[in-house]
Amino acid sequence: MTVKVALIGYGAIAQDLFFKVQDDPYLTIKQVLVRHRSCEIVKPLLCSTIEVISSIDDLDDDIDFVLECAGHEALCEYGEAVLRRGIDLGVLSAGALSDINLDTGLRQAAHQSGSKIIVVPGAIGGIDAISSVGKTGLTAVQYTGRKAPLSWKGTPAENVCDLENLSEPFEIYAGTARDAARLFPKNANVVATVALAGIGFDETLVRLIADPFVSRNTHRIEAHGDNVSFSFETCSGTLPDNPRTSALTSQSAYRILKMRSDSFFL
Ligand SMILES: NC(=O)C1=CN([C@@H]2O[C@H](COP(=O)(O)OP(=O)(O)OC[C@H]3O[C@@H](n4cnc5c(N)ncnc54)[C@H](O)[C@@H]3O)[C@@H](O)[C@H]2O)C=CC1
Ligand SMILES: O=C([O-])CC(=O)C(=O)O
Repeated sequence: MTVKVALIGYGAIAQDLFFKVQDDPYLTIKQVLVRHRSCEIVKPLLCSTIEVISSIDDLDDDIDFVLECAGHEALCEYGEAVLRRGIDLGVLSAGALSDINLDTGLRQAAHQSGSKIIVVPGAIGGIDAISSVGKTGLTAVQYTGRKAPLSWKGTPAENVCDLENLSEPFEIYAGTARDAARLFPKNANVVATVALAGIGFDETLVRLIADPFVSRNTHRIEAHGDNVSFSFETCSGTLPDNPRTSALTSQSAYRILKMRSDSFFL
């Protein structure tokens, strides 16, 4: 069986994913949803069998899985409609779920239609273990994220340091996962994933660092419970089309698609 997929967004992650999927006999990217103004730009980048749409109403009835790879706003805009159609939704912009209303709305839509929300681990490893133990087994979770200074451009980091001229690592944020996810929508989706898997947005503590000595994005999780403890560090180079996004993100998204198409999965 070929799994028919629709992508929301056609930026760095979606394009990298597209190249991974194109030779896969069990997966087909059938539709790509972009903003209306981007339709004519995206169409020539894709083969003619892939339909480029700009309204969620144009999603085909036979789509098996929709993957959001477009940002917080897009998840707010389209997430509920996808789930209400009974289609499972993969989420990369997990940080948007720090908004309680959005999180509740999506869960209700999924519950009522029988569809599922799959939060893609994306750029971070160790989520399986954190999620297996969960809230009941963990007492403290600390996340520390490091990226090169220019990856924090256009974020509140610009108000606390001179990103262009940092000569040593600088802590640009310390606080809860909830505030981190809201303040850094393009850099702290992994923070939200850790929070959702573990002890929640308000209990997960976060440090974000602009580090002139790192060339790869680095995500460190320290998690402790009464009977278990974890330390995980994930280092990944970035995607050519978006130097702030880890290349691991699209590999992880591809794995989630394979999970739906393959008969043996790990
Ligand atoms: N969970 C994870 O590990 C990670 C998650 N992300 C999330 O994935 C998103 C995409 O990342 P990249 O591909 O690197 O970003 P990108 O900026 O290269 O691509 C995003 C694309 O989505 C499109 N887009 C934005 N809003 C849209 C909307 N309402 N409807 C349709 N298209 C829309 C943009 O035009 C752009 O082409 C990020 O904004 C972030 O929220 C990013 C990195 C890691
Ligand atoms: O790509 C990464 O390393 C992580 C990231 O941007 C995010 O979580 O939003």
